[in-house]
Amino acid sequence: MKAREVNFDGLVGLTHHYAGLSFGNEASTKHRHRVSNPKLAAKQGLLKMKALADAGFPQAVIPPQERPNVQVLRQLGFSGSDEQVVEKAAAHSPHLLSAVSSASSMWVANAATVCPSADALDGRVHLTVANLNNKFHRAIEAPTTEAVLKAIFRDEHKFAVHPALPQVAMLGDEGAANHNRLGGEYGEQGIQLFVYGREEGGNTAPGRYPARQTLEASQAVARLNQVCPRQVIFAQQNPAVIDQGVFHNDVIAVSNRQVLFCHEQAFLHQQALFSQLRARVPGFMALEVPDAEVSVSDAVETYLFNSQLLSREDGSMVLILPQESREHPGVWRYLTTLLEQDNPISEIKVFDLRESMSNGGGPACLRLRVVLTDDEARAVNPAVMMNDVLFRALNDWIERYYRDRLTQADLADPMLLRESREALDTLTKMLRLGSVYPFQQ
Ligand SMILES: NCCC[C@H](NC(=O)CCC(=O)O)C(=O)O
Repeated sequence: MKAREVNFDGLVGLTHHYAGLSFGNEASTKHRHRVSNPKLAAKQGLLKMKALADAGFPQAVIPPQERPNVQVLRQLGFSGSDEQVVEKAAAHSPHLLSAVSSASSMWVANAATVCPSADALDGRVHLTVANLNNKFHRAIEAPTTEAVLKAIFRDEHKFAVHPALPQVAMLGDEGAANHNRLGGEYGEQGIQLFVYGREEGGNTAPGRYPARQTLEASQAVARLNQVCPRQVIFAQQNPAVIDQGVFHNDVIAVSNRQVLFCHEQAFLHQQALFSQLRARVPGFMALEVPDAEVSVSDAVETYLFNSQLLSREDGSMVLILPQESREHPGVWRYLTTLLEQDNPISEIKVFDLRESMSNGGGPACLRLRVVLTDDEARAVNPAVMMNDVLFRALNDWIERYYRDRLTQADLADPMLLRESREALDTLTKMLRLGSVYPFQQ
């Protein structure tokens, strides 16, 4: 059946700030306590969505979450009015308040793992919410992610949204950032490549930085998503690159249809994996970047592989890159030759996503890919689809509610809590989501 890939991008939230919360993500550590600009961050993301929608790529938006997360602070024993809860948390631990205020839900590649209906045993589109167990500030995203996805993918005959796996390290799951789907047309059966960082009890794991995804989690997600077992491959990420800052597979690899674009050190036993893919994906093409041309550290710094690879109707592909890749002479030289070589990539588009990049989130982190048939696309909540009207409405909404400067100290401001809730209440009406946030219950 004919299907298209729809990119759902996360909208940056009002509390976007730099807290150094993600050990193993070098950008997060490096920019800790830098002053952020939430308004600029949200606009940078929105401009990417609009540009891709204008270029003919179906595009939708996923709203941010309620932050600070007062509900979680109450779970940790802070009490009183909502304002007092925030005030007490700020006095007790600014770091804790940062964690419950993180706008990290913007990186929706970590929201869920998606299985298109063509691959699912029951013929529905499946989405399993990621538990993001490795980081406290991210693990608290799961319940609202589930509510939001259910408000977008409502029709249970066509969509199944599964809650996150149990919150334990053995089942650490980071969603689509560790998942690739390879194949021919989007609507045909594809091969799903689940990439994990460690196996419980296994002896091949990184030593310096955490491996966030486990094999056990990937296997459970494949089961929940009802991926036809013949179409699944589990592969381990190279632990040596996790130790160099590749905290998700999408920092070192990106795939689209028959193409896998990755660094030569991305996977453990990489050549064996390629042989499997060659045998199972018709026309499989690996665009493997040698370390001599782009080092792992350059890849981490420029997010060359945290790109989006999008198909045009004629089969050619566009590579969507962050500004940092253009500014790096070696990486840009490599990209220039990539364009000249015999492969489907015929164009490069560059976006300024600096606010998100400074926390380790590039173009690919900001989007969740959902392959949908026309029929399924019609069943998606239409209010989240990007077009001129929604773009203008969101732009005005950001202009009205967002601050252009935020530090950790500002998170204690009770006005920020009020501004955020008022803004999100307006947004849920705009996107016709109903009541998805705890403060709306
Ligand atoms: N896919 C990109 C995810 C980036 C995200 N960064 C953060 O959460 C940084 C937040 C901070 O440090 O303020 C992470 O590491 O999970």
